[in-house]
Amino acid sequence: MSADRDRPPEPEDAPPADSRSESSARTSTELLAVRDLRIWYGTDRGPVRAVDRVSLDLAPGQALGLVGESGCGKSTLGRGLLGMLPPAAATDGEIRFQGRNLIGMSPARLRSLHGPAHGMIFQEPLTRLDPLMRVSEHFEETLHTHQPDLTRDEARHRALSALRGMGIPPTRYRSYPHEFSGGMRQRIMIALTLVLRPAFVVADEPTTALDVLVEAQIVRILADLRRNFATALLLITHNLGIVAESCDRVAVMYAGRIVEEGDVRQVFGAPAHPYTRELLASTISLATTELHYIPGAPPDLVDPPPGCRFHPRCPEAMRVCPARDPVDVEVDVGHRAACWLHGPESLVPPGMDARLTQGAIGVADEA
Ligand SMILES: Nc1ncnc2c1ncn2[C@@H]1O[C@H](COP(=O)(O)OP(=O)(O)OP(=O)(O)O)[C@@H](O)[C@H]1O
Repeated sequence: MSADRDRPPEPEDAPPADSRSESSARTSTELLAVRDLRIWYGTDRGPVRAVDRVSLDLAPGQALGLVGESGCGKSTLGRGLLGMLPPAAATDGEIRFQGRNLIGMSPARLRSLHGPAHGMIFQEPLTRLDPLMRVSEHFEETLHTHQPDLTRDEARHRALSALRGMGIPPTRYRSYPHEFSGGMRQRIMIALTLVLRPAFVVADEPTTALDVLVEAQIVRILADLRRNFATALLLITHNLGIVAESCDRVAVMYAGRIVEEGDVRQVFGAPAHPYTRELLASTISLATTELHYIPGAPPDLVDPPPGCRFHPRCPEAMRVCPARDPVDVEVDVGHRAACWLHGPESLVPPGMDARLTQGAIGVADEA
């Protein structure tokens, strides 16, 4: 992973480093500890700050849903956590996985983690299946490379069970990739990722490209892996229902930052950040009588708005919001939000808690 290239300038009003950095209780039960992670892409227009000071933790077997509108940095964060970013990306901060910091790790070392430690289910899985190799040979090769101690029989058993889980019958084990439909090839690819029982899987929008049946299968298999092998999961999706159903925790991302994070029931039941409230209101449910859209669009990440990046669209914006970056506040046990509505009051100058009207937001941003 490339480090520190084209470092973006520090914002003048940079928030204090994540207060959890110092206290970060890195117990042996922790699988992943991310601190102040920044990822940016060098472009002709300047650095695109796709991930900006993100901190989060994940324990073995835990499932964290990552939600937010398109372009807010979810895929970049998911790939960054696995060290699978394109060469144009630069990183800074800390990604401690099983005790080792992935930032600055050599590409060869990172590659050695893929498979047994890490797995990724892509938005659109690249068809990496070799047309000249039978499905069985793909599984044998993968298992032999990463788990050479398995006997042939054990490997075959593992492969067949992974395939069965994805709805591919054992009778097709010795078929070639071209004998399957596109959807089936995708499922074979997913089975190839999961057969290694990785400690951590990033599933990036695994459901949009697949039909509803497969969606249910994937969610079920991931739940089995979590239960049986303590696989931790980062589930990136636009489907809040799936997050509510299958995740323990949820992180809400807006314009490169996590604006709220906590237990799924807490966050969805009592959202603390106006963005989360708007996002929840814009989902369609059986009770929906009219469609609700969040006005405006997410900002350009080359030049995001100052202070809280959501303030130009926020129905509850205050004078402090464009002036200062919000800080993480624990609104309940294990539930944090970065929003001035929750203080801390000591950092809000007198009078700055007055509401901003939409007209005033434009003036504040131009100033
Ligand atoms: N290779 C790249 N080079 C330059 N900019 C990029 C690159 N990949 C992503 N970006 C930009 O980074 C920002 C975050 O993109 P990302 O794909 O991570 O968002 P996302 O939340 O996953 O979106 P979606 O839900 O549509 O998949 C966007 O502004 C995007 O245009």
